[in-house]
Amino acid sequence: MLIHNDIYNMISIAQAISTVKANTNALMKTTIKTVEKAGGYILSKDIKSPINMPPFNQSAMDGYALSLHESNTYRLMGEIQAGDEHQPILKPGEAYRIFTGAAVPKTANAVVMQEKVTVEKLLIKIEGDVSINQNIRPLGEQVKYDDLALKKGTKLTPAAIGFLASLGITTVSVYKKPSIAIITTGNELVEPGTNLKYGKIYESNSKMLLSALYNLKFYDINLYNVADNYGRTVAQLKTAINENDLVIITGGISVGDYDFVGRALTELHVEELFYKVKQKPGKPLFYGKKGATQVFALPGNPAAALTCFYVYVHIALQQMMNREDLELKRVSAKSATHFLKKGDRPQFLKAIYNNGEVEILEGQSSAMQQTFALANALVFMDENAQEITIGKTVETIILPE
Ligand SMILES: Nc1nc2c(c(=O)[nH]1)N[C@H]1C(S)=C(S)[C@@H](COP(=O)(O)OP(=O)(O)OC[C@H]3O[C@@H](n4cnc5c(N)ncnc54)[C@H](O)[C@@H]3O)O[C@H]1N2
Ligand code: MOO
Repeated sequence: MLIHNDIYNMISIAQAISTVKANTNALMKTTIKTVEKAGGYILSKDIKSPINMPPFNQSAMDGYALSLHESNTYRLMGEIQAGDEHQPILKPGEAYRIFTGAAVPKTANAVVMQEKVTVEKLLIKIEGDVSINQNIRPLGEQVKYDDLALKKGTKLTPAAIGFLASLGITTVSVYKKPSIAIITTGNELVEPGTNLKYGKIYESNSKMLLSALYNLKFYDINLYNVADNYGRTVAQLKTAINENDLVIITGGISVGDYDFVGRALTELHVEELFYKVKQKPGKPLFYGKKGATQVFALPGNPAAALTCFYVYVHIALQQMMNREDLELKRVSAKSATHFLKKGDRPQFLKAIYNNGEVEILEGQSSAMQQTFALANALVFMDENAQEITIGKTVETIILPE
C-alpha cells in the first residue's frame, strides 16, 4: 500500500539522497558510436593507437629545415610544403624551405623559424644559435603505434574526439546512455498550441524535463501522457517501465482520489525505496525500481518536479553514466534578502546567485513557474533554520543553465 501518513513516513533529504546513490549503478550496456556522435559518452574499452602520432617528424614552424654544420650559412636546395610526399636528402650545410605541418626529412636535424633568417639568393644566414631537433615534432611524440591512446572510462570531450579522429579512428565502443521515459498525468493537461478550454492548463512539465535532460546530454527520451484513469495509468506505466532504463512520472502521486500513480506502481510491483520526503517543495516524491529500471514519480507542481529532478533524478542519471559530479555544485553565498520560513520542512528556495551574493525571489509556491524561470540557483534552508537575515551565509545550489 502506498498511502502513508506523512508524520511517520517522511524521510529526510539526506536519507533520500543516499537511497538514490545506493540504488543506482553505472549502466553497463555498451554500443558502437561514430566518433562524430560519441561526444559526452564514456569509453567502454581501452583504445590503442593504430598509428604513430605525429606519423612523421613534423615541422612546428614556417622556416627552414637544416642539416646542421659549423657555420651559420646554409645552401637553399628546395622547398617542402605541408602534405608533400617527397623526402629529399640533405647534406650538412644544406637547407630546405619548409612550412608548419610539413614532413621534416630524416636527414634534417633542426628547423629554424623564418624570422631568424636572412635570405640572399640561394644562401641563407641564421641569427643566433640553433639547437639540434629544434622546432621538430618527433614521430610518435604524442602517442606511438599500439600504445594506449585513451583508456576505458575516459569521457569523450571535444578534445578527446579530436584526438581520436587525428589517429584515424572512426568508431568507438562506449557505454550506452539510459533510455528515459517522461510520463505526464492529468485530465487537465492540453498541448501548447491548442485551444485552452475552461479548467484546462497547458502541459509544460514534459517540455521542462526534456530540456533538463538535453542539457545533461540525454537524447533517448520517450514521452507518454495519461489521463486520470487507473487502467490506462497501469498500462502506460507498464510499457514505460519495460521499455526504458529510467522512468520519470509527473503528477498523480499525491493523495487525491484521482492520483493513480502510487496505486499503479504497487500493482506493477515496483519496489518502493521511499515515498515522501521532508522537504518543500516536492514532499510527495516517490522513488523505486523494478528490475534494472529506476522509477521516479515527481509531484505534478512544476517547480516541485524540477527541484526533485535537480536534487534526486540528477544523481541517478549521473551515476548511471559513470559520471563524477553526482550532485549539483553547492557554494556558500551571502543573502541579499530577508526571508522567513513557514513550517518545519527544509526548503529549496528559488534564487538568483551572482558573484558570492544570492537574492531569494518572491513567489516560492511550487506552482510558480515564472519565479523558477528567473532563478539560476536554489538556496537550501535546513529544518532548524527559521529565518535568513541579510548578509547571512547560506548554502546555495547552482543550477545548470
Ligand atoms: N490533501 C493533500 N493535498 C495535497 C498534498 C498533501 O500532502 N495533501 N500535497 C500537495 C503537494 S505538496 C503537491 S506537490 C501536490 C502534488 O500532487 P501530484 O503529484 O498528485 O500532482 P497533481 O495533483 O497531478 O498536480 C499538481 C499540480 O501540478 C499541475 N501539473 C501536473 N502535471 C503537469 C504538467 N505536466 N504540466 C503542467 N502542470 C502540471 C496540476 O495541474 C496541478 O496544478 O499535491 C498537493 N496536494
Ligand atoms: O511539495 Mo509540494 O511540491 O510543496 O508543492
